[in-house]
Amino acid sequence: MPAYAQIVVGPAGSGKSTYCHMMQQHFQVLGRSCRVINLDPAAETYKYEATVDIRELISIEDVMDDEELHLGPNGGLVFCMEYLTENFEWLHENMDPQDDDYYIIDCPGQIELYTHLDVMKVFVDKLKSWDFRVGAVYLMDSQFLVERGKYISGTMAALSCMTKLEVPHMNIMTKIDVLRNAREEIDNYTDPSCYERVENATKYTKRYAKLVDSLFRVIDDYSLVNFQPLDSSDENSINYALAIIDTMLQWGEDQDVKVRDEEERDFENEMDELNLND
Ligand SMILES: Nc1nc2c(ncn2[C@@H]2O[C@H](COP(=O)(O)OP(=O)(O)OP(=O)(O)O)[C@@H](O)[C@H]2O)c(=O)[nH]1
Ligand SMILES: [Mg+2]
Repeated sequence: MPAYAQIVVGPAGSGKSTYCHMMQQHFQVLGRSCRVINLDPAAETYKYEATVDIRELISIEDVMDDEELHLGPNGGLVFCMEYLTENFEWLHENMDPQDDDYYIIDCPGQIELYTHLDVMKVFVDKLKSWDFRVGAVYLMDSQFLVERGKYISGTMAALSCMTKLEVPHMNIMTKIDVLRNAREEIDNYTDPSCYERVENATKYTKRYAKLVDSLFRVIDDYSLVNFQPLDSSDENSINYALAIIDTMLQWGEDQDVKVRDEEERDFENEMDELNLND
């Protein structure tokens, strides 16, 4: 049986680490086991319990303090991720994946990693070669809904990640709780075909507005992207998102159907009869 991995990706601050913590807690409530991995060399703190932390291999501070490298935070992060690709044995040893294990992987938020660099694709392919079923969970902050220009940039980044990683992909809109009054209208914004309802900032020129319009039309014509809203304070919302992700990863399809044995069933029938006769 394979192992499973949700690769949690998305722009900086979109809520990836918070999502991983929330999912870890949700799995505990469901009585399911999962392991969370911190793959962000620049992470300062996180609330989840990490099985593996890339910072034990390399951290952004190590790289930025190196006097020969002369790298800043962005170049440093790319260097760390490339270093990981040269040290996959370390990761495999520390993950020690077994059949049916379920991993949630908290990735860095630097958007270049998902748009034009190959590092994350190499990582995903490596997981596949270890017999993982991999799916990408792309998070976008609901604040991207406030204006059409922002919305298209978020949508295009999600699309770019989808085509770059080439794995089953789900887009989640996070921080729904901060929308307050607009919360009831969220369904209007989960599909980019509804972009006309998103405010078109007047400060942009006509040409820019036309460009945004054309980009939305391409996305709409090909039904390329949509977003699942996730309210981390609502159990049903988390359950629904997880059900979609499980289907995407084909989780549970290879598990044996549990058949209660005859003895157990006879014993239960006897108990029922006794209770009826009381
Ligand atoms: N209100 C609200 N705030 C959230 C939610 N999810 C995350 N946040 C806040 O958003 C900020 C960023 O969240 P993180 O989970 O650190 O985001 P991240 O994507 O891991 O950020 P980077 O690792 O820096 O890329 C934190 O202040 C969180 O408390 C949410 O569902 N609702
Ligand atoms: Mg984070």
